[in-house]
Amino acid sequence: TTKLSKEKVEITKEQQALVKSIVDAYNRHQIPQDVTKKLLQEQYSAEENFLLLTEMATNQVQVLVEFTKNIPGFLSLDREDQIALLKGSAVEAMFLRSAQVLSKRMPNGYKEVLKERVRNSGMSEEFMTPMFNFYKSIDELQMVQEEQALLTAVTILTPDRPYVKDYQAVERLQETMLVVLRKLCVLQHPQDPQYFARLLGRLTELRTLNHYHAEMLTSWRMNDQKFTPLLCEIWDVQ
Ligand SMILES: C[C@]12CC[C@H]3[C@@H](CC=C4C=C(C(=O)O)CC[C@@]43C)[C@@H]1CC[C@@H]2C(=O)c1ccc(O)cc1
Repeated sequence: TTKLSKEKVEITKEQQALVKSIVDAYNRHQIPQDVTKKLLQEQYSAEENFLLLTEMATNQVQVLVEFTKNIPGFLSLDREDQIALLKGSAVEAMFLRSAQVLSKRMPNGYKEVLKERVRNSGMSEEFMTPMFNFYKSIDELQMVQEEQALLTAVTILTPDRPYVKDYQAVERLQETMLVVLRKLCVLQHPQDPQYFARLLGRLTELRTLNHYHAEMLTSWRMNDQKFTPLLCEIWDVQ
């Protein structure tokens, strides 16, 4: 076990600026009011729930692109690598987002309604379980918003995505985020020296959801559910 070293950890000025720009970008992008209103008002049916979630997923992809453009250094990457990173991380970023949203303490029952619609959206049971297990494991971490925003950036900047050409450039950017995230975890959870490691462990769990997601799309398509052009584009659905 690691001794509880009271290592002197401080965040540098430029690291503070980095965190601020990423958190601002993370908070700036929310689901539009009209969509969340529909979520609370529309009647419940598997079709209606699927349509609502599809609309939310489509909006989420747009939000993801905007957030990614605000990650310092991302726009200086090779353009094709930028696309490869977005496509390669879209599913993980979406499930991470849903876990972060569904684990937040929210007032107006939005969370319960959203969970109910997810549970009754024609999604196969064998996918529901791992997804809700993931929500639970994220919930246990009770991440602060800096950690949520940085973890999303770390997920997007994963260098070993298909078709990434300049692996080192992406790895350097991700490393910058990981260094800051680790410091934040030490400062935020001094009583839990394993917190940062547990946080990264969630990224491994997130990758397994990628696999389930492909199957889930297929099962939805069997019941000829329609996706939007943007979702088909980002998830390589014909
Ligand atoms: C991922 C998901 C679609 C997007 C939803 C997520 C639940 C919570 C969310 C919260 C959001 C916010 O508050 O910012 C943005 C949308 C998301 C991220 C759904 C759980 C299952 C569903 C799904 O896989 C799905 C995939 C394709 C579809 O066509 C419909 C649903």
